[in-house]
Amino acid sequence: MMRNYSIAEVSEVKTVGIVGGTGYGALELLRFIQLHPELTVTKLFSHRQTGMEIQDEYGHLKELTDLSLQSLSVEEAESLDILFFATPKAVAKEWIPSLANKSMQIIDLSGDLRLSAADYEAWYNEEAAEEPLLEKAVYGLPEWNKQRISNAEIISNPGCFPTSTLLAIKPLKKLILKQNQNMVIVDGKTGVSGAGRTQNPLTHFSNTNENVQTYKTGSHQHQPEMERYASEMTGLNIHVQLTTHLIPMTRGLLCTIYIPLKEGVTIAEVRAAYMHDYQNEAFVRVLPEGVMPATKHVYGSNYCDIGFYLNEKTGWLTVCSAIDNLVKGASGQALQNLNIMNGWDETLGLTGYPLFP
Ligand SMILES: NC(=O)C1=CN([C@@H]2O[C@H](COP(=O)(O)OP(=O)(O)OC[C@H]3O[C@@H](n4cnc5c(N)ncnc54)[C@H](OP(=O)(O)O)[C@@H]3O)[C@@H](O)[C@H]2O)C=CC1
Ligand SMILES: CC(=O)N[C@@H](CCC(=O)OP(=O)(O)O)C(=O)O
Repeated sequence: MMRNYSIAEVSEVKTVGIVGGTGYGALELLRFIQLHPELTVTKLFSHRQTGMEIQDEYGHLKELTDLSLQSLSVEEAESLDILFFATPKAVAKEWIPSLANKSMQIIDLSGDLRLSAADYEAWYNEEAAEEPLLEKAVYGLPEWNKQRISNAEIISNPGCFPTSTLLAIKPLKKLILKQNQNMVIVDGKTGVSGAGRTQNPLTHFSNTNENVQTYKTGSHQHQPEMERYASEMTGLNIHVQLTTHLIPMTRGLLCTIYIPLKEGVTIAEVRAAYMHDYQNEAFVRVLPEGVMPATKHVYGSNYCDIGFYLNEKTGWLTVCSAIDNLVKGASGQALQNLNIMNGWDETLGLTGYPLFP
């Protein structure tokens, strides 16, 4: 028996395919799209587990969907209205050129299209996508560039640490101390689902349980992404000192960001800057004075919670920014982008409360 709780009328909705159909990003897309009135997932692509149903792989989907996993081909994909790539690096950039002319909307959750060719090759250790594709892809951070997203055919969905960090930095454009090289320190913490479903020694239970550890120090691929877009959005030349930590939890990501401000800037000016940029944004919650965010408060949701503290002696601002890495850090933001591309309310499918406790 199949339990159909979908609110979509299948004949009138846009069809969606997901590549990387067995991964965590895909699971989150399935969860949100099931509540979306304009969309239905019709194809799940897998390169390894074709022929089986997704409910056979994931017990939480039992009797909820009979979607099968199939191999990706241009022929199978070209009839779709929308295609998400929830795949590891270097997959989307190979497929998109043969699909991009099919009047299909494409959203890539990987890092393939976020950086310049030179930076991608240096930080991802892969050959970069062709320049026309890099130019065509729009960086999908809705609270920064909604207009460009609304006209985009291909979205490069931001990374999880950059989403949290860039949302914290953007409103401070006029308040950051101007130097030849503007230094921002980012102390990032993430749960293990950030590494996806594939087992690896870093995220193994024995290594993660009751342990806090840094990883990819000095080599994290999100450093150039933060630098590129923080510089573009502020007009400053921003350099980031990033340290990422793995925390023994499944979901959640919190960045603590240290930013030197111009002399004399007050906490009231800081608050005014955040309220100016975010009071009309559906998914950014600027917390009241003295309240700092927690990953539990955004768990399973598309919210980004931001709190801050100004040390008047040093002139440094501490901003804490919490998201769910799989939602605002990946699939939720991808769906928010798709809503904007189609002129729909950007919250469609994404209005569920965070899960607590
Ligand atoms: N997890 C997170 O919090 C975030 C993830 N991202 C990015 O989103 C993307 C998806 O992440 P996530 O879902 O967590 O990753 P997962 O590892 O959970 O899933 C990726 C899926 O991609 C498929 N895949 C693997 N290799 C290939 C290949 N060579 N060709 C085609 N498909 C392949 C696999 O499915 P199958 O074997 O069935 O084909 C796998 O299930 C990644 O690029 C990740 O870096 C971005 C932000 C946050
Ligand atoms: C715990 C863990 O490994 N998290 C991953 C999350 C980033 C990610 O998913 O990669 P892209 O954004 O580059 O696609 C990491 O820190 O690399």
